[in-house]
Amino acid sequence: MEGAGEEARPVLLPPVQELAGQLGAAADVPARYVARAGAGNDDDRKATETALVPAIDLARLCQPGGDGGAADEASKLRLALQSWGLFLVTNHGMEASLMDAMMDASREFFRQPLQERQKHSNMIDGKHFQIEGYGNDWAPSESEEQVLDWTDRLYLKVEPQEDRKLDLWPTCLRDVLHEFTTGCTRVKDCLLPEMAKLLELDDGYFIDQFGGKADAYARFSYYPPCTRPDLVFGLKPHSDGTFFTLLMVDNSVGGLQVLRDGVWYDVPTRPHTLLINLGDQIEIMSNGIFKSPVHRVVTNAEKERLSVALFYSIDPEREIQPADKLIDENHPALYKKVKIKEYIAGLYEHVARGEMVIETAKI
Ligand SMILES: O=C(O)CCC(=O)C(=O)O
Ligand SMILES: [Fe+2]
Repeated sequence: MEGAGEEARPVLLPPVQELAGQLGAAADVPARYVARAGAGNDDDRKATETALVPAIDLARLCQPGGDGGAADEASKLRLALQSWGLFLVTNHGMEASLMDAMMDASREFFRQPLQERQKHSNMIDGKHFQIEGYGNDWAPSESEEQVLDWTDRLYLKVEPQEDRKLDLWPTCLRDVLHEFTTGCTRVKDCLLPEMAKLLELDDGYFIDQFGGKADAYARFSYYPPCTRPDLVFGLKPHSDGTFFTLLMVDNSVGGLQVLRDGVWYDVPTRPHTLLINLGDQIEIMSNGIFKSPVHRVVTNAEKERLSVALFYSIDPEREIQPADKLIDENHPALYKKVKIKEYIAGLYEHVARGEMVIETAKI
């Protein structure tokens, strides 16, 4: 970070999309995008195995009365939450046509000329960074220290609805994003009681923890092809600072990988399923029983890739800690109390430095 009293100066960077377009096949990738060796980043980005993450049938899991296979789905879900921290969701109630429309609309946005995309910029007057909008992630200074990701993104707050900054929402995706968010929030609302039950907490435990001012952000990520996928990251290794993240990934181009026991695995894609990725908030509240997995995105030499993520978080003004019921003399608290707002602020700084913010919450 910058010296005391000096505000971190954001940097206006060209979109990676334009950079990728200018690079010839033989050109060097700019140094700021090349991950340094030695920090666990010096592999060739190739995973040899695919993660066997289970697919959970949401309608079966959440059916009233809990018979007809709900117990089978719940036990699959428990295993997924304790091991990968990832699972696929089928039968989630969202129309395939809505999911396709969301993907098409985000593709349409990134295909627009730069001038159009920049009408939604995350840099106010080219100087001040705001979280929402189109552009790169926060790059706090000109320092060469921070390795940049090979991605551009559009980041929008979708909940609470009254906080939406609709002027930042491109018209091509405005209506469909509203529908898509409604579908994802329904999935979230079905899952929260099921996850609480798996920990033998009250059904409403996580719903109460979320609070009335919980927020959700949508992130549309565009990963241009890169001539040297072995040198860069679409997204550096990180865990999400959320409660959980709902992801819709490109059906045809993989790239998401998850770390387990020191080994990187490819995360499978399946048309019209959602992928749910647990975040640090549920790891803390479950006292580490559920895992917030470290994951990364690798790039592709030929193909662009798109993903749409919905980040669900507890009310930023609240504090979280491991649930009382999960703590006793044999199971001491493994995490400190953290204020969501401060945790998320710390997340941006840690990600910029290539570090994991969850380490700061561990006792
Ligand atoms: O693009 C993806 O598949 C994953 C995105 C992701 O991990 C994130 O935005 O936090
Ligand atoms: Fe992530």
